[in-house]
Amino acid sequence: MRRYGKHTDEDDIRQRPNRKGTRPRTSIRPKHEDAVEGMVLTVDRGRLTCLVDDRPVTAMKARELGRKAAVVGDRVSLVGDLSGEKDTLARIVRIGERSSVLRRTADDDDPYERVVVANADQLAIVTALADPEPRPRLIDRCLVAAYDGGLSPLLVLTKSDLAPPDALLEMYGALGVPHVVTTRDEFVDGAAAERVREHLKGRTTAFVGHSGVGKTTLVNALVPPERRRTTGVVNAVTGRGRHTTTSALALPLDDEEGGWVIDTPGVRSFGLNHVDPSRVILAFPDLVPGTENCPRACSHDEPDCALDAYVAEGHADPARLVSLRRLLATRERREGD
Ligand SMILES: Nc1nc2c(ncn2[C@@H]2O[C@H](COP(=O)(O)OP(=O)(O)OP(=O)(O)O)[C@@H](O)[C@H]2O)c(=O)[nH]1
Ligand SMILES: [Zn+2]
Repeated sequence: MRRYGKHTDEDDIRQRPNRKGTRPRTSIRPKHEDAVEGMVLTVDRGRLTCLVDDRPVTAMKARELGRKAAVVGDRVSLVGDLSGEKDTLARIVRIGERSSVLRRTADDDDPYERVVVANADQLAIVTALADPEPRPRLIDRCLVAAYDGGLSPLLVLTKSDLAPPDALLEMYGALGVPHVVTTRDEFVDGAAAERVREHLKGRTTAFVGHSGVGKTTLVNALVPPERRRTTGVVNAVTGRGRHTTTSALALPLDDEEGGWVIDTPGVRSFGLNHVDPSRVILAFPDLVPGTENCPRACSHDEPDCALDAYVAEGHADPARLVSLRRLLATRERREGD
């Protein structure tokens, strides 16, 4: 079993969680006039495969970027040999500003945060309804990471041929998270992929899930091997399909609708040390006005929190506050996380 660990393919810039909630900024570097733009598809032991004009180019980070790491999904500027031919190596000289960051703390007792995927719009949280049993706390923690990082969540519930989705759907009803439920047969006839694809059009979606939930089955149905030519080199190098690297991997959806699927290694935990409640609450716009009377740096789960009164006065649905607090509570690590 794998978990995101202390390896270098994620952005492991040594940085303390920032209490003020401001994001680290991309450094401004002297201009490389001849640099071209590309997107990072995968990272393997410091080698980054970038898509430049439809061809995969292997690159390394230029020393001038310092400790800042480029991660999958990053828009980067490259110089040097951009032919993409065997044994050539380009240099990444700039990392573009990120529109979103899926980040995790390696372990809850590890104070360093790591960016797993940059610039994804959506986080697909893949959960089996049985075998393995759903783990609501893990789902909740993924939701918090999504809200914190600026990604909208999508619940993908697999293996509904083994157990019904009702209890889980009820649990997430108040959150209004879009969901797709799939069965084994639907993978055979293609209906599952079709239904999931409806949610992916034109977007960049990072897929996360515990090992064994059927994530590989799903990703293979979404991006069949013959459509992986853009990343064909990547697959040849990393042997993906079977996950052999610790990095995420970006795969293109079909050309017509566009969009990307970013497959990530199976997760067992999702450290949330870095999460700031004030960012999570932005995913609850109906509750935001109610926080005006909160004490400074309110955790929104303390006696003086103004949200109780706000809900009691009928300004928002109490179930929403219950859900918010349930999510915020998952930031505390527990046995089994
Ligand atoms: N019953 C049932 N089994 C499924 C379904 N989808 C996938 N499986 C099975 O579940 C097992 C795990 O599927 P994978 O796609 O390998 O799961 P994964 O999440 O990628 O797991 P790792 O490769 O360990 O990360 C396989 O034996 C699949 O055949 C489904 O909808 N129903
Ligand atoms: Zn509060």
